[in-house]
Amino acid sequence: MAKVDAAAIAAGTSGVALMENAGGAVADVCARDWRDVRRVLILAGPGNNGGDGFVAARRLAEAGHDVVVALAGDLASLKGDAAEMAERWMGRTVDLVEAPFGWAELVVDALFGAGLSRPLDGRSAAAVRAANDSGRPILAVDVPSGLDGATGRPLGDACVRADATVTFVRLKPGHVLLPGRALCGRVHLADIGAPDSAIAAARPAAMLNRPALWRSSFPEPSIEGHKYSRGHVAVWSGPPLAGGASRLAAASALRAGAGAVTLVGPRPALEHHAAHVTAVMLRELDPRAGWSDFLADRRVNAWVFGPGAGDTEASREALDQGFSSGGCAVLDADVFSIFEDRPEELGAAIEDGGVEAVLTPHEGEFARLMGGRVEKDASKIDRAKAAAALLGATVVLKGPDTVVASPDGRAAVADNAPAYLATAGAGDVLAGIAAGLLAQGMPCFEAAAAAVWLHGEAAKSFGRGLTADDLPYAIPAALRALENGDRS
Ligand SMILES: NC(=O)C1=CN([C@@H]2O[C@H](COP(=O)(O)OP(=O)(O)OC[C@H]3O[C@@H](n4cnc5c(N)ncnc54)[C@H](O)[C@@H]3O)[C@@H](O)[C@H]2O)[C@@H](O)CC1
Ligand SMILES: [K+]
Repeated sequence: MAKVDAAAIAAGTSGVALMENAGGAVADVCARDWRDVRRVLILAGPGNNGGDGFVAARRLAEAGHDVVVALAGDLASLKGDAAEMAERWMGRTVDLVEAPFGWAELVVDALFGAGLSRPLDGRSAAAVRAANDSGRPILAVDVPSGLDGATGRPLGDACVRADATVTFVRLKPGHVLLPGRALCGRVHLADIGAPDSAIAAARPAAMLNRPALWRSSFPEPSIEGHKYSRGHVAVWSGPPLAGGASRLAAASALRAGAGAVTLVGPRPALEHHAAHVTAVMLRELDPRAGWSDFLADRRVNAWVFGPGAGDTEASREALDQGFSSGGCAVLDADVFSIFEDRPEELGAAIEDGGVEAVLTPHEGEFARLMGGRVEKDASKIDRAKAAAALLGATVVLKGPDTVVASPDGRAAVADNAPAYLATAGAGDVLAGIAAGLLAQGMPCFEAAAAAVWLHGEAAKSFGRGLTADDLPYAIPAALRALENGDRS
């Protein structure tokens, strides 16, 4: 954002104009979201975030509110645009330690924004705690003070827990990644007049995972097609009593539009599957032979390995055969145990086999696979990107803020998963959807991002009480939501 601001100013929009628009947007949200509030306390910090606070104070007072600004530090040490805006504020200013929380009906947090560089301490930390404890609604300017906008994590112990946040130009990672998203409350994005050229000059670290990102490569069934032209997915089945995971993946690949799906594995497992599946085909194979032949011969367009596979000699052997057959693969679950702390070897297997791979670890599996190779304090976006680069594969780092990262540096963050999607087996469904889309010719990054979005929409369409068994049946509702296409 510093780059965007600088480019906007260089292109002729003054810093004061940007700040006026930013503070004006804050005042607008106050008036709109808290119609009946009259007494507003504005906590203003020493930098430009505080400057936005002074603008909001003036605009709210002009609109008839009672406003008090509580300033961290003294007026004389304000600089630049913030000093200018403080000068234009004619109302009451008190020291931060005297902030009248009991008097206020609404608190505006303009202490620190993008310039926060270290944990809050002393009087700022005390003011943040007092604001949180006051029971008053809090509207944060740009980011809740104390939050690192780049990682979505508080820099120290003290961090504002806001009811709403007004941010400018574009969302920051911290508005979407957790716990930041929860600390922001409702997020309002305001245009403050930064020209498009200024925005384009700063390359975004990541995009929100919305259909606009992958819609153009989403498969459309052709009336001239047949089942194999819609793609064939092979799912490796683990041992009999761990079969549910591979069955969920298989059913979901079909629902995502693959023309045919086959569960492949040893006979005892298939006998269990046979009691459950109808449209999914079954193919008996000795794990020590045949899997690679099957993948090569049967016009298989994508294979899934991991859900319920087990970390056994047989599954390791089958995984090796998968790698040697190439193709598109979704690798999940036990793959991360098999390659525990050996991501270089997994990357080499993917590269040597010429496999187009999507890996879908949750945080625990990610840590198991990567060992200490990725800095754990880095943002979830940066960790997923680092792993994607190391592995030469698309990495889906799962969670309530799932990040999809491509080895080419692109990343997408999902914000559409409901809390109740955290349920046993949901990950197996995600692997299946991704494979179903890969088999229909979608590239890895797009397929993975689309799968994550559909997974979240499917869960939402079903609602609370969802289990992973329900998810494949909810995929059609997610596909309809995509078709109706009102989200961009
Ligand atoms: N042209 C621009 O740059 C614009 C900036 N805007 C606002 O400006 C904000 C960024 O402003 P700044 O870069 O001045 O940064 P901030 O206002 O977030 O804070 C920077 C100030 O806080 C100090 N500081 C950092 N960490 C501290 C800590 N833990 N304890 C005490 N002091 C600390 C810094 O030394 C500096 O004086 C944005 O978040 C946004 O609200 C908007 O007005 C739009 C235009
Ligand atoms: K703030």
